Amino acid sequence: MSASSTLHALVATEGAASRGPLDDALEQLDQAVVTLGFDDGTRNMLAAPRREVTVSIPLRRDNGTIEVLTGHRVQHNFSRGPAKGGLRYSPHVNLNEVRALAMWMTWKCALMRLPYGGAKGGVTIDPTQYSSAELERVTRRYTSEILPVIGPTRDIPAPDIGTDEQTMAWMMDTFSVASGHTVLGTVTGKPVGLGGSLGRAAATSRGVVFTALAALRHLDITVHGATAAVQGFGKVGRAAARFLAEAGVVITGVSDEHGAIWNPDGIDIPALESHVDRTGTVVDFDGATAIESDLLLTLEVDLMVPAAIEGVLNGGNAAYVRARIVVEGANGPTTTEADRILADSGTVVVPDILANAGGVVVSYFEWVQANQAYWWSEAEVEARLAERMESAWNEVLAEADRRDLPLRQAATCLAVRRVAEAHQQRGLYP
Ligand SMILES: NC(=O)C1=CN([C@@H]2O[C@H](COP(=O)(O)OP(=O)(O)OC[C@H]3O[C@@H](n4cnc5c(N)ncnc54)[C@H](OP(=O)(O)O)[C@@H]3O)[C@@H](O)[C@H]2O)C=CC1
Ligand SMILES: O=C(O)CCC(=O)C(=O)O
Repeated sequence: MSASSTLHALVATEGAASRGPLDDALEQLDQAVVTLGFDDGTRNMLAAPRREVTVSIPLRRDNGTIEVLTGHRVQHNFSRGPAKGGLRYSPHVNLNEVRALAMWMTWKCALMRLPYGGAKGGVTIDPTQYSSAELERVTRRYTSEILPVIGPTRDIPAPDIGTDEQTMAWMMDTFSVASGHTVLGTVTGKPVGLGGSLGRAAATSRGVVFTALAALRHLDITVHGATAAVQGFGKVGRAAARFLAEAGVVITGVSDEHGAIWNPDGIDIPALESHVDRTGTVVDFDGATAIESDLLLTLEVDLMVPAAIEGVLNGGNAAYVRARIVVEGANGPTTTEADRILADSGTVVVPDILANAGGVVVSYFEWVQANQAYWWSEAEVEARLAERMESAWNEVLAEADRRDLPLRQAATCLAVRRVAEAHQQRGLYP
């Protein structure tokens, strides 16, 4: 067994029974390491998370009973700056998933030239089953438990699945109370009235749509009248569908955890948003037909935007994907097996670390603004975001052309090389 496979086995013990996001993340790293000609030692240094914290979160429920939840914070890398990444509340959270998401954050921040490493947090909880008061207690206790390892110069959390700006406000307050003064740069994705940035709430979706439109143009597909399907109608998927529709793209399919809907003539997105605000789901929207959730990913469309969870495009369904372009709003929606199948069938995959990077870019802007206590206009935030997205898109395209690689491998190579260079320049090699 080589050194790299030993480490892979060690890191992946928890999910050994079936392949999961961590296997995919490590395989993507391995592909980059081979392309870049790095040795096993460098590979292992880049694979290993710098720090992992797992905490118990005792929660007194509103009915007086006590439950003990589990939370994690994985800090994958600090070589380019403090760690950065979201906090997820989901019943599916587990340590290997958080490790994978943290590693992808490192590559994403390096790709976007942000002065950050990567981290991710998660609590294994279904937030829909808890009251707001209970979620506040969970968030405050989780924050207190990881307090020694977070903060504006250490690790800066942000929202992800199941969390939002209210969660960030509670985190910021808990951290600030412990510090004895308000620390606005502790987290990003905060409410605008509490040191958040204009444009952060929509930033991930804006970045997704920026890359989607760029990919359409790259393939000479006319934007106006192009078709798209969006999986997930949460913070990322919903605004992505709206911005795509505003750009003239016809959204023929949308789904959430409860089901999928389809209308070949186009779904009226503002009307769907009103329906979701009323009912909490896209299901039963009267401007579309219900379809099996799995069918959404195989609709014949120009653009497929998975904006929900990992592994939805996999060895089982990739051969049936008929989209010309997949733009990854979610982190890790395409397994490495599916990547190979999609590459063979000529489907262009715009990888997560590029496509959904708009969120962390504006989080960076929020941190910069909060640290300076001087806030920018929304137009300024959006112009700077577009500039970053455009230059990253161009760099990834150029790298893909130069090395004759799919976009994910090109993006990962660029990012991994930057992180390895930071290690080398700092002299942190063992
Ligand atoms: N928020 C951000 O700034 C960023 C998020 N991301 C990534 O984007 C993805 C979505 O995050 P976000 O929008 O913030 O999360 P949200 O919790 O706001 O929304 C998640 C959405 O996914 C839906 N969903 C969950 N499981 C499925 C499923 N099996 N099939 C279809 N839909 C499903 C949910 O459905 P329902 O509404 O029914 O619960 C919900 O609509 C994640 O991968 C996240 O890591 C990436 C970069 C930044
Ligand atoms: O905004 C951030 O800091 C991180 C967002 C995030 O979790 C992600 O990009 O996956």
